[in-house]
This record gives sequence, C-alpha cells and structure tokens, in this order.
Amino acid sequence: MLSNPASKYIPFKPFTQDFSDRTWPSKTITKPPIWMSTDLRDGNQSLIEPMSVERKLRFFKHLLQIGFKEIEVGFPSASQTDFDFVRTLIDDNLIPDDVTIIVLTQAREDLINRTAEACAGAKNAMIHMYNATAPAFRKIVFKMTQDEVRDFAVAGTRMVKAAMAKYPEVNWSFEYSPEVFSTTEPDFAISVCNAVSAEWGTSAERKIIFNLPATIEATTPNLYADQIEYFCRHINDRENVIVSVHPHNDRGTAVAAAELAVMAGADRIEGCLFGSGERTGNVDLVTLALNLYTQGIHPGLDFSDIDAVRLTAEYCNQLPVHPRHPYVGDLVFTAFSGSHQDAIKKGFAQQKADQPWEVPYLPIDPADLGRSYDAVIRVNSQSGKGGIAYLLENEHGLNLPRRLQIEFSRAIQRVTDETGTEVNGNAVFDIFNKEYLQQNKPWHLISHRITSSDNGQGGSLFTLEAELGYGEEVRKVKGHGDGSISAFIDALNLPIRFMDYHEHAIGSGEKTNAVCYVELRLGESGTGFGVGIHKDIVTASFHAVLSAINRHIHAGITI
Ligand SMILES: CC(=O)SCCNC(=O)CCNC(=O)[C@H](O)C(C)(C)COP(=O)(O)OP(=O)(O)OC[C@H]1O[C@@H](n2cnc3c(N)ncnc32)[C@H](O)[C@@H]1OP(=O)(O)O
Ligand SMILES: CC(C)C(=O)C(=O)O
Repeated sequence: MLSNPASKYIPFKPFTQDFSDRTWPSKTITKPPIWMSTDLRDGNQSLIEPMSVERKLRFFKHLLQIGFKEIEVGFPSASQTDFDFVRTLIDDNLIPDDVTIIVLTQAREDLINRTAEACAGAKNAMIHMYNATAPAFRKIVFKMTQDEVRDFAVAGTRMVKAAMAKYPEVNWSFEYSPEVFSTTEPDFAISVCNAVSAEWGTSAERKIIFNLPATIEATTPNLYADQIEYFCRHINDRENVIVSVHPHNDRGTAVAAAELAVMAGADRIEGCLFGSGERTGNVDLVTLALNLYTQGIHPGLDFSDIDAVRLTAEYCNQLPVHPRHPYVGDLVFTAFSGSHQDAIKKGFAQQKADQPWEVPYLPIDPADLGRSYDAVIRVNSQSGKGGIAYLLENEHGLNLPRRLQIEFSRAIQRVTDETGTEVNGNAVFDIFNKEYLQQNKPWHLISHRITSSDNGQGGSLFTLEAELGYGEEVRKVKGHGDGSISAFIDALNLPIRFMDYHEHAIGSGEKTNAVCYVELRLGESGTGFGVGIHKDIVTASFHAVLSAINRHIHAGITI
C-alpha cells in the first residue's frame, strides 16, 4: 500500500458558520493601501547575516526615496544593533517629519520599556506589540487559555501606554498584531482586538492599527480575504481602526492574499521589497505596487528606477533577486522565443507615446521602471526572425524586409544551434556582415559611371560603364536600362531575375549611409538576398546585387 504523507495535515477552515454573504469578490481596488515596509525588521530578522547599521541606513534612505511614510525600523529590545540604529535615526535627525518609524516588541514589560526608550526624542513613533493568538501557539508555546491570551494582550497594551507616557515629546501611535491571525479562530481574534482597543482607548483622535498577519500562510487567498472581511465587519469602532495585513508567502500566494484582503476591506499592507522575509518571505511590496500601476492606479511609491532599488536591496540583504522576479528580474523584459519577439517588435512599432500601453507580452512599459528597451529582445536558438530584426533595427538601424528577416534568421539559427549560446546585437550584426556585406568574392565593384539620355519615349535611358573585379581579373562592362540597377544587371550579362528591392537611409547628418536590399534569382536557383551599404544609394544597390550573386555562387549555383 502507498503511504500517504498528506494524511498528517488538517486543512485550516476559519469558519464553522456560514459566510456565503461575503462581498469582497465583487469589489475592485480603486486606491493604494497605506504601505508599511518591514524590510528593516521582518526582512532583516530573516537574513543569513543581519544588516549592519551602515546597511540599515542605506536601506532606510532608499525607502524614504521610494516614498514610504511608515517604516518598521527594527526590534530595538532584541539587539544592540537595532537599538543603536533607531538612536542614530533620531539623534542624526534622519527621519522626515511626515514619516513614522515603527518598532516591534513582544508583550513583555522589560522589552516594551526598552523599545520606548529607543524612540525617545522621535517626532512620530509607533510601538508595534504582538502576541500569538492561534490555537497551536496557545497550546504549545504559551500554554494559555483563550481568556489568558486575551488578558495577556490587554496587559501588554497597558505596559505600552505606561512606557509611552515616559516620553511625552513623541507623537506615539500603537499597532497590535494578533500573531498567526491566519490560523486563529476569527471570533477569538476579534475579541482579543476589541479588548486591546478598549484598553488603548481607541477614538477618532487615537486610532489603533490592527495588523492581521498571515504569519504562516495557511489557506487559499480567498479564505484569508474572508477572514479579513469578517474582521472588518465585526470589530468594534471600525471607523477608528486601521486594518492592516501582513501576509507571508508560504503557499506562494502572498500577493494574491494581500490584493484580496484589500478588496475585503484592509487599509494597510506590511511587506518587504522583492518579498524578503522569514522562510518564503513577506509579501512583495514592489509587485503589489506595480500591479496597481498596471491597473491604472498610481501606487504612491516611486519605482521609476527599479534597478537602483534592486541594487540597494541586494547589497543590504546580501541576497540576490531572482532573474524572473516580477517587474525587476534581469529576464522579465526579455523575450527569447520567436513568436514573443515578433509580437513585441510589432507592439513597439505601433505603440504611440500618448496612447494606452498595448505591447503584447509586456504588461508594463519597461521605461516606466527605468529599464531600457535595448535589453528587451535577446536571441538564442529558440528565437525567430522578430527578435533578430529588432536587434538589427534598434542597434544598427537596419530595417530588414520581411523575407530577408526569414532568410537571415536561418543563418542565426545555424550559429546558435552550433554554439548553444545566446547572441547579442553586436554578434547578430557580425553574422549579418559576414553573410551579406562582406560578400565580395568572386564579384566586386571597382568603379562605375552612369549617364542618362532621352530614350525617345519621354523617359530616360541609363548607360552604365563599370570596372568589376572577378577574382583576380578586372572586367570592363557596359549596359543599358531604364534605371541604374537595370543598366547594371544588363551589364553583368548573367541570367538574373530581379525579385525585390528595398532601400533606406541609416544614420543622420554627415554620417548618413544608404542601405539597399535586393532579392534575385540566378539561373534556376531559389531566390536569395544581397545587401549593400554605401554613402551613395546607387553604389549601395550595385553592392547589393553583387552580394546576392556571390551568395548564390557560394551556395553552389552554377551559371
Ligand atoms: C512572527 C515574527 O516574526 S515575530 C518577531 C520575531 N522576531 C524575533 O524574535 C527577533 C528577535 N528576538 C529576540 O532576539 C529574542 O527572541 C528576544 C530578545 C525578543 C527575547 O529573547 P528571550 O527572552 O531570550 O526569549 P526567547 O527568544 O527564547 O523567546 C521565547 C520566550 O518569549 C515568549 N514570547 C514569545 N512571543 C512573545 C510575545 N509576543 N509576547 C510575550 N512573550 C513572548 C515565549 O513564550 C518564551 O517565553 P519562555 O522563555 O518564558 O518560555
Ligand atoms: C509580528 C508579526 C506581525 C509578524 O511578523 C508575523 O506575524 O509574521
């Protein structure tokens, strides 16, 4: 018989009663929540090497730059580094007047007193006290009944008030977290919070923050949203309560949980940049904020230089951000596969600066995050013509006709298949150069002269005289036609059928060159392209014709 490890897990069901009159599923998010960064506390406490004061300061300054107004700066009673850090912020006057620092403490008198002491002299400070309320913690960690846990929270609140009273110069506020709210019976969590609120003396002038952590993410996000809506409906004095959420990402759904929680009534979200934090991390505030952005809601946070934010987080956390991390990872604005590249290229070509964003496969304009378009498309063996053409156009100004894109993508494919590696824009150009522009054997152009005369039918007759190299030989040729190219082809006296022709300028001012793409058939061959670049468009077209002929010859076409 197969063993069944799943049999040892009991699913958490928050409600015994019916909650089918929930309203959050038909709500939408219309404004940003209050953001609280806990990078310097929950993020920091989970690091292999906790941040030094120097790293914490750098992170703090960047959080201010991003626009956070609430920043949890540490657990000052837990370590001297955290205490000193808070003191540095206050003593060096580094906290702007509109920013509140938050400090976490357990509900223990010595720790609470030390926490308040750390904040002496601050303009705005919030003490954040927590105690676990979930059944497993009541049973295993605290060995307390529900009533004892409630009384414990109330006693802690009383200690917080007393500690705050010692520093009247501080504009204090209070946050209480029934830790592990995620697996606490909702009615019990509410009864604890109501008791804490009564002790705090909640009023319009003295609001309280109830932070409802998914300390361990325990359910699908819809159930967390149910818990939040239920809490919002039943908590006393709702208008004077700021309901906050603090989702962790154990099930990988913290972002969804936070978003649904806001739909369910939460006013505030605590999390970390790029999902730093205990175990699988806290909810990622960058993803949440930029998700809002793509719904047409400004998050009130500035991520216009996302790479700088990432560098700070990586430096301070000493942990890398994953290359596929939403919005910021190295590879998220990069398309390797052909159809994606094709659609992105077409999207960029059609996107107007003043129109809503509509580039396929890119949910956000990389430029809004300070990312560059150049890195959008990369080419490897999974790539098609779209990406290759994009690189040539963007990095080298070459706008290949569609059939040439298809032809050239085979040359790239040969290289990427052989090497198994990615090719960048310069490597693509090198291959293009070798494949088309350096095709000067056996035929090459030495010199030419064109004259035109009246053809007697109201048009012009072009006469071309040229010196052509053929291997080591020099051949003098002459031909006529109704245009310079037809005169050149006449002069070559080869079985050429001219199929297609494109030209455009590259560069500007004195550096302008002309590029010419010709497609022709030689004898009974299939069609093939040649490309020429020259200051003079006519010379470019002759080079293109010779490039096409030489490529046919190299492909084994005999004439
Ligand atoms: C979910 C979260 O992230 S909560 C934040 C967690 N972060 C941290 O704990 C980081 C910093 N913590 C620390 O450095 C230490 O735990 C300290 C300094 C706070 C306390 O240290 P100690 O006094 O040595 O206690 P210890 O770390 O062993 O914690 C366990 C004790 O705290 C008690 N405790 C745990 N949480 C709380 C709480 N919220 N309120 C009151 N007591 C608590 C436990 O019941 C246990 O008590 P016991 O020793 O009487 O059995
Ligand atoms: C202290 C609380 C808010 C916490 O960090 C958690 O429950 O994860």
